[in-house]
Amino acid sequence: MQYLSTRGDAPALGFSDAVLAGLARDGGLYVPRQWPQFSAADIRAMRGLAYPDLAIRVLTPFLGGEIAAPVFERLVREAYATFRHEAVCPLVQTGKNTFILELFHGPTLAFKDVAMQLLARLMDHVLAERGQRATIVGATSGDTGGAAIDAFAGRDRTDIFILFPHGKVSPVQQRQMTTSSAANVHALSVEGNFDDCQGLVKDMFNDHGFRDRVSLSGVNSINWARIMAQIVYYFSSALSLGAPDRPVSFTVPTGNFGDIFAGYAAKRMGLPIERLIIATNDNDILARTLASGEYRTKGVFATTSPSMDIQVSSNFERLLFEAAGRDAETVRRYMNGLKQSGAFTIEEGELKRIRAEFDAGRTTVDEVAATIRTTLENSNYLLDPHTAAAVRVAVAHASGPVPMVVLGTAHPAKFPAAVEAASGIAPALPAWLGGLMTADEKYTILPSDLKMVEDYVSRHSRAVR
Ligand SMILES: Cc1ncc(COP(=O)(O)O)c(C=O)c1O
Ligand SMILES: N[C@@H](CCOP(=O)(O)O)C(=O)O
Repeated sequence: MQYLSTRGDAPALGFSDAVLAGLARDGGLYVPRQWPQFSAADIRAMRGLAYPDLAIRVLTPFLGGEIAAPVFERLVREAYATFRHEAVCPLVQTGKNTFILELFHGPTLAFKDVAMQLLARLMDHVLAERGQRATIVGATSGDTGGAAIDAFAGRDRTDIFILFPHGKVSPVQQRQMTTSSAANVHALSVEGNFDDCQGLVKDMFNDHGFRDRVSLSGVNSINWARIMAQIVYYFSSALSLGAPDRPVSFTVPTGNFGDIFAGYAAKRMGLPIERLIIATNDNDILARTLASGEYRTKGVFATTSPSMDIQVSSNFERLLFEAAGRDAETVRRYMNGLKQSGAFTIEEGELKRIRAEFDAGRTTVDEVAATIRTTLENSNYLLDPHTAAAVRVAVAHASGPVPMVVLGTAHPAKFPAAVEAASGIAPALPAWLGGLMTADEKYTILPSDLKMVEDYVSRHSRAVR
């Protein structure tokens, strides 16, 4: 299997190189040259598999034979042994035909663990085989950072630098990034918002001198392996609900568009998905884009679902590439428009293809709070604000007999203030995170300035050539 850049000006790479590269050298994102295909019979044969076995079955075609089967099996089993639920990603029924796919039973209580625990092991394996080190940079609006730090802490071949927006993540999220005692972990509190952090990370990748000097790798969902690992839970939940003999719809709380793009990938691989519904908070660029065809950035609003406080939605580029019939020239034109004027307009045919698969809806902070309250009253289920945004949108899009699965992306204890204000219940952290709120914090505050961030990374990475 080879991986192509959405911008068409970087060499196609094999799996291991694509994992280490993160962002393509032309600024694009890697996608597989073709989507692996599973027939209805193949999918039927997946019924009853334990989550790690399903992951091995679904993901092996993406590896292109580059990771030996026994090694990959070991990495997958180790990754999912870190989860605290036997099913890894259990499905819980909350309404007549509505289900929450709980993705928060990993070490940092958010869906990011599902991919990050595997990605860290894959990277370590490839680096060890090659006798190399890497510098990892990542941007976070709160959850990616903690998951990445947990997964990479103490690994000898990588130094990890996580950029988070100063004062804009929840206290639990911040402490998951700042209380690691591992020498290879660097938490950087950047004076800006998430889009500034993500912009800095992309600028570091596009500064080829710096990129090569520090052997840069990325762990945001720009990295194909992140999306790849997230495909598996679409299969596991759809199988539980009768796939391939019964279609399923998904509503996904969306920010960087990685999680829902994994659902699109699952559909392209043969999983019978009826609709993919994008749920946003007040930062509704994706809902506006689907309605108008114009992708136009505006200021970022702080909400009670901070991990979705995003305007520049990285993985939308992967969808544009697909909708444009994999025409990299079109993607380059759109991305130039975004860079120059903060906007671009999607052509009619492409918009039609996107609307054929996706719907979108937005929610306000008040609606999120009301949804937390009513779901507790009606279903005795305590939602986190991100999942609540999706539940609200799902209700508006539920259609007849097709089961609706809402992706439960975080545990409510990550956002206790918002959850308590909405429901009167202060969700407690699980016992194994008991010391988190009293541990010493260690982080560095930096301005949103490329040179200063690069200088910090260069001085602290052991991968510098
Ligand atoms: C809890 C939570 N929900 C939803 C999202 C949105 O996911 P994505 O960026 O993959 O669209 C994020 C951040 O990415 C998150 O941390
Ligand atoms: N919401 C995310 C933002 C980064 O998303 P990613 O999936 O591209 O890593 C976060 O919690 O950091």
